[in-house]
Amino acid sequence: MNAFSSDQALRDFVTGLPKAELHLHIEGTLEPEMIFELAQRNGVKLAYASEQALRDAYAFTDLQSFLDLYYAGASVLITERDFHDMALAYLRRAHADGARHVEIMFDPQTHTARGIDIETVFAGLASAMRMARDQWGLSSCLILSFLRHLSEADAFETLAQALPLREQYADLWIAIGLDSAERGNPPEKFTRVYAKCRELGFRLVAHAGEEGPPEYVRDALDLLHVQRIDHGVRSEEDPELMQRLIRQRTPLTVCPLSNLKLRVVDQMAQHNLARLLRQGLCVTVNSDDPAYFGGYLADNYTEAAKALSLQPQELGMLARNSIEASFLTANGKMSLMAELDRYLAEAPLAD
Ligand code: HPA
Ligand SMILES: [Zn+2]
Repeated sequence: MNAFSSDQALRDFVTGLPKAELHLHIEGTLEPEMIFELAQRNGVKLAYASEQALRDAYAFTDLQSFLDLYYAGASVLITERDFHDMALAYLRRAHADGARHVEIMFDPQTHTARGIDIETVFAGLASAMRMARDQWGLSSCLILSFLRHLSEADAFETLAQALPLREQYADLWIAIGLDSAERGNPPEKFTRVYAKCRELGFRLVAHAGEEGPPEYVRDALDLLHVQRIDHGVRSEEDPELMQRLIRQRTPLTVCPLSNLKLRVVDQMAQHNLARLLRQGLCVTVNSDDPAYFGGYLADNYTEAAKALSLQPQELGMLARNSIEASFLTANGKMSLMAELDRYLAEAPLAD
């Protein structure tokens, strides 16, 4: 049973929750409308005749079937303005959903492989992020993510291209991630890259346990020394790993609509989000690639809440976890937690 009198009441409660989004690929926020707009602006030819035809192709069978379209969609991004427009559209949406802080992954290799300068990517994203901070008080940071289907050498080269920009974007670029095709590309492939990034003082996260086995989650922790696991839902298959995640309070950035669209689960009602939360894991809710998976941050909270009968106090716990698991400063976390506490004490639907 749901504690909310209507879907709108649930939506209002979720939107009002002070919260952070921690698992978001900025290239995954490109809506078909913007893909067509940028294609026209840049003279890029698309394989689809219309926005609707493109949207109709979003019937994924697994992670790879999505990645093929995701990389094709990103091919319209050419100029600094394109990256700025994409990021600002997402930030506007996150703000409307009640996000107070967002940690944005971006895939430089998707762009540098097409001859786009990495500086163009940084500059466009950063100007939108600084604008969102000034206009809406929405804080954000960048997670530079390596594509795991590419080589270790390619990752090292990308790091070398990005490092000269570190000082210029020191207020934003604070973390390193690992994404793309998980199966067959285990964490150990990037042990030396992560050791270098760790030595350089970056925060570390990695996708693991989305399609890959629980061993990849363990290896991400032991070999890559990540602070957070992106997805991690398959950890549940390994009871010992589960105990470790609970004990260490290792955050999992779970993406319910993504898991549904990529067939990690068959139905939302079968998602293990609520079970993980109720067992004491630091699980968070996120949107992953909202333009492709049918929903932004608030949609992920509300769809999960409806299918899994999440109670107001549990939704509050998910928001609390998102603040705890974020890379905000201790002071930043404290003040956002205090806001959340006030909200939960005053919200009409909280028990
Ligand atoms: O969900 C994802 N998994 C792996 N790589 C990705 N790149 C964008 N989204 C994803
Ligand atoms: Zn992801």
